Amino acid sequence: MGYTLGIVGCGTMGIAILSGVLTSLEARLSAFPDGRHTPREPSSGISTPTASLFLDAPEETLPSKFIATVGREETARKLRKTLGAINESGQQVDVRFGAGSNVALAKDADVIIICSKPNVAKSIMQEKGMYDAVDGKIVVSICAGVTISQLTSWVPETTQVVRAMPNTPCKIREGMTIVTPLPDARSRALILAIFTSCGRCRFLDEKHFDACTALAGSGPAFVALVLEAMADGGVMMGLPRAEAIEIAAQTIQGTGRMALYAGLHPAQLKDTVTTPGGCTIAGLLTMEDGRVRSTMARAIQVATNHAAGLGQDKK
Ligand SMILES: NC(=O)C1=CN([C@@H]2O[C@H](COP(=O)(O)OP(=O)(O)OC[C@H]3O[C@@H](n4cnc5c(N)ncnc54)[C@H](OP(=O)(O)O)[C@@H]3O)[C@@H](O)[C@H]2O)C=CC1
Ligand SMILES: O=C(O)[C@@H]1CCC=N1
Repeated sequence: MGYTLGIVGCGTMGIAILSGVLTSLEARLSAFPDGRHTPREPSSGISTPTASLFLDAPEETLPSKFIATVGREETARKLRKTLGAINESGQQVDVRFGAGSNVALAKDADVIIICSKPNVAKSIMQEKGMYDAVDGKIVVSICAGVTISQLTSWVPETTQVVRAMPNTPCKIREGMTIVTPLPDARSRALILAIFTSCGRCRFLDEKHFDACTALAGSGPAFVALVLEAMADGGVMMGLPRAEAIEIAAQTIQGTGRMALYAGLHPAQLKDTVTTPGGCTIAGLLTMEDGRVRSTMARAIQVATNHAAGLGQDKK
């Protein structure tokens, strides 16, 4: 049972996606050790309300074999150690590199996720033998700026092409992944199973992908900057660094979860904290003076416009 999942260009994001998938498989194995389908708490892995632990996923949507490629031997050596560490479920990840390894992966895999840098994707997809190797397969690209139209021009008509935009929190199964719509029900189920095991996943039309790249893909960097700045403020006022980071990080997580799970609008979240004449409004007005709100919004605008140019041939 199961199918083979191939990760082409298994760097930061490839590892994040594999980590989510492998942790979920491990949790499913520990929940159903003898094949009984009576869900119980997984003994390991990070259980979150957003991510599915494959507990209810039909068997045929679960990958059972894994292949990953990288560019250099040194990276392959490190990756074997990393994947060994995140892979306690006995699943083997076959790490390959060098000439012909991407095409061999495409031949052996059923679902192929292209996780290389955007400017490398074209040369990988045009490697000798790749066209035939991906025939009839599902090819998912997470490459910023690489369009469905480019991808379809590199593969046969029988290949299903999907764009996905995940983010680094996939590694701890708290990711946000946006996927382009898939007409085929089986492919949709496979792709949903993969990305819901890494966090939250939703379908959106390709026209939104550059904005999603900025908001979800780049988002963790923007939030980390806010986190660091809030912690710096705490340190300035005498808090120890580690405690300041913990307090800021949990505050960001808690506020995000209130927006997601209590259904509160950001303005409501802000207003309920803001006592008339209190310290919160004093801080908020300072932020408005510093144009933090428009600076953050413009950062998404600039990143969106920049994302559109990635993966395109330089003129
Ligand atoms: N980083 C992020 O937060 C996000 C990134 N993305 C997208 O994901 C993609 C990957 O980004 P990221 O993971 O950060 O990049 P990394 O540089 O971490 O990973 C790229 C991987 O590709 C490998 N590689 C290079 N050349 C080849 C080749 N010819 N064949 C096979 N593998 C090769 C590299 O191996 P080696 O090092 O040995 O060369 C490396 O392992 C990008 O397209 C980016 O737009 C999307 C969302 C979020
Ligand atoms: O910075 C980048 O180009 C990639 C895409 C989204 C996140 N990192």
